[in-house]
This record gives sequence, C-alpha cells and structure tokens, in this order.
Amino acid sequence: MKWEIVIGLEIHVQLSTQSKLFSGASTRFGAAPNSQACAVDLAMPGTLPVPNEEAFRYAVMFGLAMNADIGKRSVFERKNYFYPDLPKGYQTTQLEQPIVGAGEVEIHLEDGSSKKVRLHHAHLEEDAGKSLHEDFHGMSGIDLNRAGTPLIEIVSEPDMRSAAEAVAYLKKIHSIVTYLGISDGDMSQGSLRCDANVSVRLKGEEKLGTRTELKNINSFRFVERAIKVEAERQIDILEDGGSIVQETRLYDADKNETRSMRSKEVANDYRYFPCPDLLPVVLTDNYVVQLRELLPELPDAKAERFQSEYGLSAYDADQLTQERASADYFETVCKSCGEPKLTANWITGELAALLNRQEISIQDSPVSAQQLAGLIMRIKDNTISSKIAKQVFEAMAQGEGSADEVIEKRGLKQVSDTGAIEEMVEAVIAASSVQVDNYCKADESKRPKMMGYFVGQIMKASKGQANPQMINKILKDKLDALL
Ligand SMILES: Nc1ncnc2c1ncn2[C@@H]1O[C@H](COP(=O)(O)OP(=O)(O)OP(=O)(O)O)[C@@H](O)[C@H]1O
Ligand SMILES: [Mg+2]
Ligand SMILES: [Mg+2]
Repeated sequence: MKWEIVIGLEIHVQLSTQSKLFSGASTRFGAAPNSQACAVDLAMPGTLPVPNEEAFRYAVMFGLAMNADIGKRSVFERKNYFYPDLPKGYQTTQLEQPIVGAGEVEIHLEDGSSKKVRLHHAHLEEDAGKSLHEDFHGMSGIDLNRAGTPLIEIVSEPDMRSAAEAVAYLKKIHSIVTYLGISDGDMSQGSLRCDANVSVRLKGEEKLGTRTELKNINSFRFVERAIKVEAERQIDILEDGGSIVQETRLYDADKNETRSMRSKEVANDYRYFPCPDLLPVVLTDNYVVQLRELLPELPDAKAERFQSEYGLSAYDADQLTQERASADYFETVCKSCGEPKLTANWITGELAALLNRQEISIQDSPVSAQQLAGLIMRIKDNTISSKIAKQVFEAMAQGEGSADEVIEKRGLKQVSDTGAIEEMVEAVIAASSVQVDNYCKADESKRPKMMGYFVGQIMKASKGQANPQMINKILKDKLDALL
C-alpha cells in the first residue's frame, strides 16, 4: 500500500469524583433526569464556581503516570458556543495553560512490538448535559445531570499509523486511568470516549494530510472500524483526484460508514477568554512530589514484575496486566497455588473464553480466584488430568462449588490404583487379539507408536480418568511379556 494512515486521538475521561468540577452536585450515574443539576451548573445569575480539589489531584496523578510536565500554574478559559444542553453558553475548559503538559506512553502491539506515543497535553474541563431525542410531546428533552461533571481531555500527537495502534493506545489510557482509580473507565456509560482524527498521506511524505475528526466513539471495536473505513474513504477520494475537506464526521456502526456532521471552518469560533470567575490554580512542588509517591504500581511496571517474579512471558505478562482486576486475580490464584505458568494459562485460556462468552468482566467471574487455585492444585498433585480439569472448570462455572466438591460429586478422581489399572489393561488386551498379534510381530522400533491404540482404549474405558503415566508403564510390561 502506498498510503500511510495518520491518527491522533482526543480522549475524554470522566473523573470519578463524588461531586462536580465547580459545584457540590452529585455526579452519580443513572439518577432521575435533572435531579443532580444545581444553580451553579445551570449558571444562575449570582452563582460562582468553586473548584473541586479532588479533580485536580486526579488530573495531576494522570500527568505523573504519563511522565508528563505538570502545569504548576493552570488557567481556566471559557469556550463559548450555543447548544441546548449547555445552559451557561460556554464550557469551562483549559486552553493556553493546561494542568498536564507534554508526556509520552508506550503501547504494546499484538505482534509483540512496542512504540511510544507522545502526549500533546491533557486539560481539565466540565462536561455538558445531554439531549434526549425520545418523544417528549414532539420535542427533545434535556437532562442536565451531566453538566459540570469533571473530565480530562487527553490529546495525543498524531503519532499512530494504523487502527490497531490507535486501539492499543486507547487501551493503554484506559488501563492507566483505571489503575490510578481516577475513572471507572466504563465506556458503555460514556466515562471514556474518544474522538479520532484521521488523515492519510503518501508514504515518505513529510507534510500531514488534511484530517477529519470522528466524534464520540465509545468502544474499542468501533474505534478500529471507524478509522479503517474513514481512511479507505479518504484514499478513494484522493486516488480519484479529489481533496479532503477538514470536517467533523460521525461513525455509524450499523452501516459501518462515516458521515459529515459539520465543517470545521465555520464551527470553530469559540471566542476563548480566561474565565473571570476563577483564579489561576497554582500547585506547590511539595504537592506534586507527594502525589508522585502515592502513585500505585502501573501496568508497565507490573508487567515487568510479573516477568521477573513469576517467570511469565512478555506476552502473558502484558495480557494479565491490562486490567488491574485481572492482575489482582492472577496474583491471588498464584499466591495460593504456587503455579504461575499454569495460572497464567488458565486465566488467558479457559477463563478468558468463558468471560468472553458471557460478556462479563473478571470482577464478575463465576469462578473465583480461590476456586481456580483449588483446581490448579488438583492438577498439580495428579488428582485429575488437565483434560478432566476442563470439565471441573465448566462445572464450577455452573455454580457446582469448589474443585474438590465437583471432583467428589462427579467421581472424577484420576485412577492411580495399580490393581484397577491392571484390570483395565488386561481387559483391553484380551479384547484386542488382532492388535496384540500385530504388536508382537512388529519391528521393535515401531512398537511404541502401536501402543497408542491400546492407551486410547484404556482411557476410553476409564472415562479419561486413568493416570496416563501408569497406563503406559503397566501396558508396556504386559505387552512385552507376550513377546
Ligand atoms: N493531519 C492530522 N492527521 C491526523 N491527526 C491529526 C492531524 N493534525 C492534528 N491531528 C490530531 O488531532 C487532534 C487535535 O486535537 P485538538 O484538541 O488539539 O484540536 P481540535 O480537534 O481542533 O479541537 P477540539 O478540542 O475543539 O475538538 C490531536 O490529537 C492531533 O494529534
Ligand atoms: Mg480537543
Ligand atoms: Mg477535536
């Protein structure tokens, strides 16, 4: 392909503070419409904004996690526009002096490679309300509960070169904000949403192409698809000799296409000016130093520790640390069963498949960390084979109790009793005279392979529960005695 795709993301993250950025109204999700908007959020005359300290703390924590410059003096501006869900007529945001400056973050791609994505800046701002287009007597409804909710807008440099890189970056930001506990990161509730800026240029070209901006995409899968179709659209236009119009577009997931919303030139006149109601916010060095000390272990550091402490592969370590909850789950299982590799395999294999099928997250897993540890211990001490373990796992997922309870109730214990296995071996030998004949006549070098038939029959007879090492040994002795 001679075209190169260039992507920069603006990500809006809703901070999980109790109250709003400039008022005491609650930010709780799902309350009755307009029950959580106070006079400040409605911009009633005579009201004044009071900054919420927690929101600043969260924004600084994010900046530190991104190795970014912290804006020791940040200033709020008014971004003026008219829209029914914006009763103030302006959004309070930061433009010239944001709280978080330039930084960078490493992203990990599926093929095992990594790359750095630069952060342009991140700023604090308030969210707007929501227009509801269900039928309210032929009119739209407005819910102002969200008005004034604190957001950080995280603006990347145009450093990504494929839809997959954009998704990896978005996942990394998701993982960082949830590790820090500054947002619940719930994309279905709009706590994390993204605008994707997309342009294309001929490979080797230095100058960036004209970008379009795909607004408010709220899932990893849609980000990937939206960028792909938009890049294809732009390439088609350019190959036909046309040119790209800089505009805001909407991604329609049902039709898998992007549509023009508004052109940027006319819309982009916000008449920013410093908010006269808010003083610049000045942070002391000490405040920033203290916050840095309180940062939790972040995904990259955790992934490195998982490799050195548990001997996991880079791939497994990366998979297990993307979400803090799965990293915690892994460590709980590991501490109680002492088998890091088996634990990693079970979590990224059977458990991940189960959660995927049921479309739930690991916090809601029907198999608890204690249950999985119990299962792994029974594999380790040879009570059950790995094959039977999958049955036990499914039963635990159905709510049948601990591994020991399932093994007991369903009689799944591996048979390691010499007498019992000898009986099964003898029965199979007696019923397989042709195969025994062939075995005895065959060249010695061919015999080990020929044992497979007998092992299969014995396993079948034992419903998969006979200890495979013991079968092999007893079978070989008995067959060789017939030579
Ligand atoms: N030619 C380009 N191709 C792809 N991405 C680009 C290009 N030029 C800029 N970008 C990206 O577009 C984003 C611009 O975001 P920014 O918030 O600075 O401005 P905006 O979109 O004009 O304003 P607003 O916040 O009002 O949407 C950045 O992430 C930047 O990396
Ligand atoms: Mg922006
Ligand atoms: Mg933008």
